[in-house]
Amino acid sequence: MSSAPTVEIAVPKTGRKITVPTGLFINNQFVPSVDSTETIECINPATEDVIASVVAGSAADIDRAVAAARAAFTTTWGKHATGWERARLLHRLADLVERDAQELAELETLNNGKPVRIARDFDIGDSVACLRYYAGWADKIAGQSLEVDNQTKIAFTRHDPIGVCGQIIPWNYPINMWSWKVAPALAVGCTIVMKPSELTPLTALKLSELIVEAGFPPGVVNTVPSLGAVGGAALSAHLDVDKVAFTGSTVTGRKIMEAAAKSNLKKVSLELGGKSPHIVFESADLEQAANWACLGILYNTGQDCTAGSRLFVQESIYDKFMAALISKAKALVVADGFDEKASGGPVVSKVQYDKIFKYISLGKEQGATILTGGEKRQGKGFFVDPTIFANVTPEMKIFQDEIFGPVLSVTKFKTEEEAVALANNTTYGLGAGLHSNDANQCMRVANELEAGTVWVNQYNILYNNVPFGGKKQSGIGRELGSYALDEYTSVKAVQWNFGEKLDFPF
Ligand SMILES: NC(=O)C1=CN([C@@H]2O[C@H](COP(=O)(O)OP(=O)(O)OC[C@H]3O[C@@H](n4cnc5c(N)ncnc54)[C@H](O)[C@@H]3O)[C@@H](O)[C@H]2O)C=CC1
Ligand code: BAL
Repeated sequence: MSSAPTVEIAVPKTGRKITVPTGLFINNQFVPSVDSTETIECINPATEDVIASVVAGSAADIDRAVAAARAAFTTTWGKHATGWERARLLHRLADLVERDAQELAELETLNNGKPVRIARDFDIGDSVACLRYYAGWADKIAGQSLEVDNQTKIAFTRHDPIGVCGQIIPWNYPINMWSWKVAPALAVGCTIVMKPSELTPLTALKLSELIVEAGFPPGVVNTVPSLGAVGGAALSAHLDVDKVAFTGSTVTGRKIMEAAAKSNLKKVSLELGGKSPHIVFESADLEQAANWACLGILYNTGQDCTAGSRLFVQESIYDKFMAALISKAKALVVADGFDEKASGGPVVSKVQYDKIFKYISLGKEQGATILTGGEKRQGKGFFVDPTIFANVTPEMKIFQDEIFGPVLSVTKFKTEEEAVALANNTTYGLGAGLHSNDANQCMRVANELEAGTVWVNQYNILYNNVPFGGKKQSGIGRELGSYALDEYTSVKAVQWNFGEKLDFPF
């Protein structure tokens, strides 16, 4: 590994000093850009201070990273590393991420804002588990044996690694989205060019050091920090990239799919936005439902693709439920992520902060009733307090648009049919939740909701062995579980004749 370039970041609250590479990571080396002198400033959203500047990779840098990934695919990885070896290295990587969890969490908090405790115990804890889950799959990738003719022929399938993968990840869960992308791709034998979000590139660079330490051959994982319109666009349009996996906005997902269609028809998986409904029926345990509703919209300060941002509450329990909901939402401590009492941090950027307050203003203008929050704080940092709107109707922008902040829209309903119709009144289809103690109702409504995941009497809980993804304009393809392996493999049918003679002309 080359020694340059790096920056030493002093973590203000803990005194820890973290050395972070600031160059491109290609062929297991940190290197400068081929032709870019641009840099990306990384901001601490709690203080608005610049914490580091990293290279802003160019399209030529993407070319170089793709060439490294292709070379590794055809020599040391791909079909050249056994499943057992891929598993061994993934387990080793998981051990290293676990070893460095506290340092990685502090770096994540500095760059993203989320509480250190949550970054360490949830984002990183889940990431370690994700790496181990896919390590378990690495030597179990299997095709089928198919009977086509009992006497003279057989067919079988191979699930080949698809090749070089561009992976474009967002800023809301930088480490977690990194592991959701990297783990299944490496398990099946793909090589990777990772483009982290320009808002949060630091932990992807730090994790790149662990790729070397774990022992992955050069070129298997490459990291190119870059602006989306530069590096992300170059990856999506690249003629030698076989697949792009993306998490982010629907607008950008559309651009990626268009670029794939106009270049080499690379395989694309998209995990996009949402406006997920969360329904509370009258038979529900109201205290529990209020807890889950708060988690649904306030976890990660609402910067979550499955945020339960539209809450539907049955008329008969509305007042009682709302009283519980509001008092719980007010109790959430939103503070600097290094504050031990914080359950929520600032939102990631000024752009995101302004977007959220634009929607809060729109909600007020369009006639929704604000029940708590919605006011700006004095001082530094992109802090947004939990904000709840009541009397929200489907024509309002806050009902339809993804806000990606701690802003909940509440709508009252009378009947189950009305609740389902309201819930499905969206172009998105990522998550949905319902609370009811009537099992038949749970099953009926779960069947009707148009979403990739439906949570019953809980919300926003994910497991590495359960698939995750969207319907409608929330995405294409699935992450997690065995389903994610399909996104990174290409099925080859081998048809074998061991006896049939062909007469010619036929
Ligand atoms: N589904 C999710 O988890 C996420 C949804 N969002 C939504 O998107 C909104 C805007 O946030 P952004 O950071 O602007 O999201 P974005 O979708 O533009 O960014 C996500 C990733 O896509 C890359 N990207 C941007 N333009 C690209 C292009 N033309 N080609 C290829 N890659 C490109 C970015 O560099 C980043 O790595 C948020 O307010 C939120 O509503 C944002 C992040 C994650
Ligand atoms: N919470 C799962 C992934 C995402 O929000 O992007």
